[in-house]
Amino acid sequence: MPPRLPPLPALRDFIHLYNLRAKKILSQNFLMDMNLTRKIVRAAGVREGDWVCEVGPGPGGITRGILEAGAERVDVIEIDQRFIPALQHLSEAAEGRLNIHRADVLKLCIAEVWRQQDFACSSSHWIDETLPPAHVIGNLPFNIASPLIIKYLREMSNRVGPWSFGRVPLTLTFQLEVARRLCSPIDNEARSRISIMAQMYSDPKLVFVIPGSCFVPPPKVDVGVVKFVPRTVPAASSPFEVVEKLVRQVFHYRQKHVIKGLKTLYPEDMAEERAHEILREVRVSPSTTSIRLGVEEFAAMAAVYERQCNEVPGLFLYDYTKKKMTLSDLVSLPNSIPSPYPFKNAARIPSEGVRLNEFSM
Ligand SMILES: C[S@@+](CC[C@H](N)C(=O)[O-])C[C@H]1O[C@@H](n2cnc3c(N)ncnc32)[C@H](O)[C@@H]1O
Repeated sequence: MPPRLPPLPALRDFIHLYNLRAKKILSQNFLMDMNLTRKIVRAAGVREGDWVCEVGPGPGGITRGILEAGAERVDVIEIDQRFIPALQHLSEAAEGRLNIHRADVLKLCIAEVWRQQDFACSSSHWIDETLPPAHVIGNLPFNIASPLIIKYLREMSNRVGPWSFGRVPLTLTFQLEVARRLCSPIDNEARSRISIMAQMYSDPKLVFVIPGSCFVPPPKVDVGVVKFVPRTVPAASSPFEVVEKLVRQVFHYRQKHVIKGLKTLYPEDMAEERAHEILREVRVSPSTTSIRLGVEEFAAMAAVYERQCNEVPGLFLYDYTKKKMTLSDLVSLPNSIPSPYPFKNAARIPSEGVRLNEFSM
């Protein structure tokens, strides 16, 4: 039986007790329905004895659900001081299982917190199909969730932060349109840069939708709960920054032929030749569009682009919006050649010339 929480005031009464009004300017929308907060916790897969980091707990609706599920240790990261007394109340009721960190989630390193507590994680291997008994969960403001997911995907790719403990699942809320983009399959209107980045390193699933009307105050849009399970083997064998740059430029002209976006990776005098080199090697038609490419094809294109960045020093830093900075200016700057991806051997290196849709979603 999961450890029980002693009776607590209902969430609504709790909010009145601590005079916690949502600040609209900070996009604070609370989930007050415990059926929904428990549903998020179930979808995340929290089990008795697990370790959980919750980002942006606010008054603690999801936190209660996590504690009720029997988590052994819960670390919450909350930026707004106003919520701390209410969370302390919850922490006392949880008898040592709940630890509060008043910090910015974009800055605090969860792994440090877990490491300080000697989090022993036996199934932390990346190839292990079993997931580690740890989770990152959060219902954050939309303007924080978007930069945070990029930070987390970068950490996942480099196996740092929470992912130094293995394939820790991540469950976050997004405005529904973004949630659909993250999980979009190939050849779908919602397919975008973020779909490729998310699917390159994880298997994102839109687990359920929460109508905006269920939040207090209600946002104008519905909300999607997305669970990201890190892939045992990343699709890309190139560093995150190389993949990100290539994907960004290819999606720059979403409706146009893929060759147009690719050319923006190079100074004019080499664009034609080098962009076609990529497409020739991965056997992708120059006249296809970005939304019709699979994750594996992006991974293969990134591998060729990475090789080109090694052959042409400075190319990696080239930015077509700052044409005045030539390759000879860029070559002396730090990181003018990308560092190799540390887990290259773990990545599934796509064989040349095959149209690889194995991982296309
Ligand atoms: C949308 S509210 C949701 C609160 C609660 N999770 C719920 O579902 O009712 C987002 C919460 O994240 C907190 N927050 C916003 N930005 C943050 C950041 N950078 N670091 C940590 N917490 C943050 C807000 O103060 C707020 O409590």
